[in-house]
Amino acid sequence: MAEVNSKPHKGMKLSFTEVLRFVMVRWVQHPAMLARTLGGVGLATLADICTPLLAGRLVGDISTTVLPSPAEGGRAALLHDALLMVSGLLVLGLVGVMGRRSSYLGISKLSLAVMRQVLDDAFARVQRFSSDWHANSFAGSVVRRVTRGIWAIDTLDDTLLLLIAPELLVLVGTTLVLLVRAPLLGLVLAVMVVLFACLSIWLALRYVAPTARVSNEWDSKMGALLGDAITCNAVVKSFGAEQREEQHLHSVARTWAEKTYYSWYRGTNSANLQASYTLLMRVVMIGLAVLFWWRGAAGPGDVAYVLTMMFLIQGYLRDLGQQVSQVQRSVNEMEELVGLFATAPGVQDAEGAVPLVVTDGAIELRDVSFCYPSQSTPIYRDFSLKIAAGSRVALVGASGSGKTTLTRLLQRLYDVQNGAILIDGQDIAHVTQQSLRRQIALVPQEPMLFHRTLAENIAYGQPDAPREAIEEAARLANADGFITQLPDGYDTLVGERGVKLSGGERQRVAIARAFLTNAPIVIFDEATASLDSESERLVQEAMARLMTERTVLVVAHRLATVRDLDRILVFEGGQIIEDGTHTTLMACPEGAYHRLVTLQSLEHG
Ligand SMILES: Nc1ncnc2c1ncn2[C@@H]1O[C@H](COP(=O)(O)OP(=O)(O)OP(=O)(O)O)[C@@H](O)[C@H]1O
Repeated sequence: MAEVNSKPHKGMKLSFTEVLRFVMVRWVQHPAMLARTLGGVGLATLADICTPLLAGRLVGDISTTVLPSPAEGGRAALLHDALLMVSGLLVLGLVGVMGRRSSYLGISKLSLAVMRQVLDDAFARVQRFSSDWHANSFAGSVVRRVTRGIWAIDTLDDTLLLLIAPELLVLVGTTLVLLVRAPLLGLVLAVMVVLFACLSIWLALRYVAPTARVSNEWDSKMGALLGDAITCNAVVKSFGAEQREEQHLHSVARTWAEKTYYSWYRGTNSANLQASYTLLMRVVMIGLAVLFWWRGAAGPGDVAYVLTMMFLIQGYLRDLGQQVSQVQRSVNEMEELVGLFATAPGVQDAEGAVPLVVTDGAIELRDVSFCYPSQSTPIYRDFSLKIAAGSRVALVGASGSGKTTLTRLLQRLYDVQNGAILIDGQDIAHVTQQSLRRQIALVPQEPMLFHRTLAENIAYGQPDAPREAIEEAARLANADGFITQLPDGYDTLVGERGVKLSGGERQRVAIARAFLTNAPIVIFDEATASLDSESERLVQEAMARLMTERTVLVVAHRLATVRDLDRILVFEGGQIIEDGTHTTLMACPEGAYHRLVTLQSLEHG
């Protein structure tokens, strides 16, 4: 018994550290790029940490008021030392430039590698999520979640590795140097640095993050609404509902702006608080240095060292508040993307699943029970059915009686909760999904075409098929006629989802696809909207050709199309209430099929 448990990932709260770990694990997978980045950052920062030492010594040299007499050679020695310090400062500056260049080049490669890897993985996961997940997710919102998350990785990498990592290094480095040089001052600085770190983390996680999360949820809602309205533009137009949709977007955008402003407001407060704290840190440290000098416990060189060091720290920490907010914003932006990785795929291949081998195409449903995850009542309870190999079977009955559901279960788009579905005696739960679906050609009610050429669309199941095979499939599907009349023939782009083709043309392209894949089992979900009679004839003719020597299930809405099939199953509330040929079923005037046929012939005059 399998569970369909892949719920769309909405509102799942991941911890800050979970998201950070997600990125860091991927950094480590690119050790050379990471080493180049961190090496460069380390070198440049080290050069900066050493700068106050040299500057302090330089000031010490030039502030020696009683210069030794030239005869003693002391002046020359002082000048020599001062010039050495000047050269040292130049060298440190150059090391800083080289280190930064190396880190920028390293991080560019690292970020792009991680972004590509996450994009690939996210797409692979989304593609494999259950049909239910897709039915419950807005395409626009999913696209937004993924793209926003990918770019957040770039920002996060830059902020953490190029900005915050050197800042931490400077804080720790200067504190250590000061602890050695002037232990009391070093201790004060250490305490203030620890307090600063605690304050920054608290502000990021507790103060700003919750509001940023809400802002992102509204951003996704906005993406979903845009995607939905644009996808359903034909419906919007037909009801003249453009204004209604615009008002809807306007109201969602207003809430998004409110929530986002609040999040930015808190971000600004947080940054201001951190900036004020660093100012306080500077005043305290310089004040203490001056006090020490006054008491004779420190020389001008020491004061110059503290001054330069504090300016250095101030320079590094000036934007730390913004950066911490940026990290937290990036983490929030990635939460929904990382959430996709925490969502279980719906239908999975069983352990040791083998490819399905179809010899005849016999189908059996054995005591099947099935309920959609979002429904409370099952559609099928202990449902059993045998379909002989090579037979052409129509599934008819009222709307919602479970015909399409049966075809979905046969493709294992959902797992049954009880019982088994067998093809040539093999339980489809134990074969690979890919092999199963490759053996079943589907001509859906509303075939979806990619915005690619007609040839590519026909060859979707057999991308290596030669042009002759594609054209032959199109001929068999009665699609060749209309395709060759198009200006670019088989190279015509069909528009998003195939909007540039008529319903009948799209169906014939889908039939051509089925011819090319040459699958032994065919499911034909008849379009509910009636085609014009010429188009209908062409589709029927193509279907009749496709049906030979295959097991065929036709979900039929127009009963005239099923008369000649081998078997007709009449569905009602997830049960088969009649089973026979057109002739046998019509022989029973009280029967459901007879009633449906009479009803339809009355409707169609
Ligand atoms: N993804 C889904 N999630 C939840 N319920 C669903 C889903 N798809 C279909 N249903 C419900 O399952 C029932 C059977 O639907 P199904 O599509 O199998 O009917 P059908 O006989 O093919 O109808 P039609 O002739 O209108 O295509 C309906 O009540 C429908 O609302």
